[in-house]
This record gives sequence, C-alpha cells and structure tokens, in this order.
Amino acid sequence: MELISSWCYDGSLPESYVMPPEKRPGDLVVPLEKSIPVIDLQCHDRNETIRQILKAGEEYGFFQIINHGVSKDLMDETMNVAEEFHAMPGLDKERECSKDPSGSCKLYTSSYVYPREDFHLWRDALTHPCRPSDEDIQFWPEKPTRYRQVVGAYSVELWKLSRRILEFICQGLGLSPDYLSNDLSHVPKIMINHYPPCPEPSLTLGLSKHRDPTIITILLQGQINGLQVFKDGRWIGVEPLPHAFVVNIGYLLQIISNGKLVGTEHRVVTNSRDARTTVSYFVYPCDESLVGPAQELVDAKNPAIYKAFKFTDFVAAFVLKRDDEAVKELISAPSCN
Ligand SMILES: O=C(O)CCC(=O)C(=O)O
Ligand SMILES: [Fe+2]
Repeated sequence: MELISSWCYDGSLPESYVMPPEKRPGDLVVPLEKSIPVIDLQCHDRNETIRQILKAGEEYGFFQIINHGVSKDLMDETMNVAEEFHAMPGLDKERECSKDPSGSCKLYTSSYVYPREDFHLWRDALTHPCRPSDEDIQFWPEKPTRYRQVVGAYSVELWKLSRRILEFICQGLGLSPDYLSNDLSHVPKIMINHYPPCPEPSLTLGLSKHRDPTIITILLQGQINGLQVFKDGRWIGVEPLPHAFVVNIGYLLQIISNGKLVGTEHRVVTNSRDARTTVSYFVYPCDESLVGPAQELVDAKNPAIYKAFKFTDFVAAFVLKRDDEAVKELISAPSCN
C-alpha cells in the first residue's frame, strides 16, 4: 500500500484505479442543489428546528447546519492541521500513526480492505477514536505540532454538537431525548480524508457509493466540491457553505428509526485541479451494543422491518466482508427476508 500523496505520478491514472465502465462516476458536474436543507441551529423555536431536522432526515438523510456553536476559528484550525497532516512526507505520517500497538490510529489509502479491492479509490485517510476523555489522545499524531491540541478541542466541541443533534432527532422521532445518549453513540471517531488532484476524474472516485455504518456523521467539507448524494435515482452535489457542517443519517439510525429516517447513499468525485481534504466525525455504538428498531416506533401499523443485531456483527458483514446478502440476513426482520 502506498499513499497516493506519496507518489510522484507521471500524469496518468494507474490501471489499478481505473473503474469498470459501469462503476465510473458519469457526470462529474451535477447540479449543486439548494434543496439539501440548511438548518439554522440558533433558531429560537426548538420545535421548529426539530421539525426541520426530521423532515430533512426523512427526505434526504442529509442536511447542513449553520450557527451550530462551533467556532469558525476552531473549524479553520482543524482544517489547517488536517491539510498539514496529509502534506507531510509519507514516512512521517506512518510513524505518527503507529503509536498504538492495537492499531486504533490508522493511516491507509483507498479503503480498509485495500489488498482485496478490484480497483482502488483516489483517497488517503487517517482515522482514530476521539472520545472526549483523554484516553485516546496518547495514540494520536504529534505532528503537525498542534494536531493533538486542535483535534482535541475539536473533538470536545463535536461531542457536544453530536449530543444536541441526537437529542433533536430523538425528540422528533417521539423517543425520549436521551434514547441515543448511551452505548449506542459512545464511540466517536475522526476520519481525515484527503483526495489529491486526480489526473482522470472521470475514470475513478474518491469514495464509491456507500452508506455510513454510523448513527450519524458530521462532516467538515471545506470549500472544494466533491460530495454527492444519491436522491431519487440521480446524483446531487452538496454545496460547500462556509463554516457549515454537513450532517447525515447513518445506516444504523435508519434501522433504529425503523426506516423513518434514511441513511442515504453518497460518494465523492475527484477533480484534476484542487486537492480536497475533509474531516468526518463518525458517531458509532460500542462493539457489543445491540442495534435494532426502537420499540416505541413499532406497532401493528408499523411492524419492525429490521431485527436487532450486535454492532460488531454488522461491522463484520458490512465493512469487512462487504457482503450485501450477509447484511440483509443480519438486519432484516424475518417477514422482510
Ligand atoms: O469527504 C467527503 O466529502 C465525504 C466523506 C464520507 O462520505 C465518509 O467519510 O464516509
Ligand atoms: Fe460517508
């Protein structure tokens, strides 16, 4: 595995990145729709905010938030250290990401399963847990020098923001506001994605069409286009808005909400001019958590369409094996199989 950002490539796309024609991105420039809702969290009418979040979660599975309480300086600093990290020499990056013998801090290229891929994706990524307590920080990169300080502060703010959004969602669903404030959401992870300029954006992708195996994801996407959402059979672009966060409903929350909210598929296209760096904040359950439709949302009129499963089993089928049949088997209620 060699990081894309470490090569001196000769201007052409290596064969191993060329996707089969049916998987290629097609239209790179898609409408940058204003339709993905932008929600102002400073709105003083809490019920109105909840209504907007629920509607966006049902219709798009995606929304952007502004006036969310995370300072612009901290967002800018986080983006700066994220870019500085990926600009370091490859060996430095590898050294900075090998501090934990259990491998909690990972640097990789393309996806987790690089050796088994039919084709590779045009992205490098750094990921690590980022719980608000200090226990994870000892394994984080120490270079760039401000990494721990800035990403530490960012993790604290994103923890608070994620709690707020989860509370809104729970209330909107008619659940107790703290329904998700437990082991279902207690394992946040940061992922710093880097998509270098790509010689042939029409032949490859930064990230293939996927759903996030999360409860929710909160994304800092910077100023460069690239994120697209699959809605009603077509791709729509998520417009970069200064200092907004993009929030999406994860596949697990789709299941917990018994299909009321949607964990919409999305992808990342590359471009030949600008490098793009993004910071994902993934809200995950603990490994042993049981995930399934909330009982409060299931009745004779709304029978469960999913059954409960252990989060680790989901990771094995969905992330590691990428086996659609195994996922279906694991999550579908017996009558839906
Ligand atoms: O980089 C982006 O715009 C999206 C990243 C993403 O979808 C992910 O990390 O799951
Ligand atoms: Fe994603």
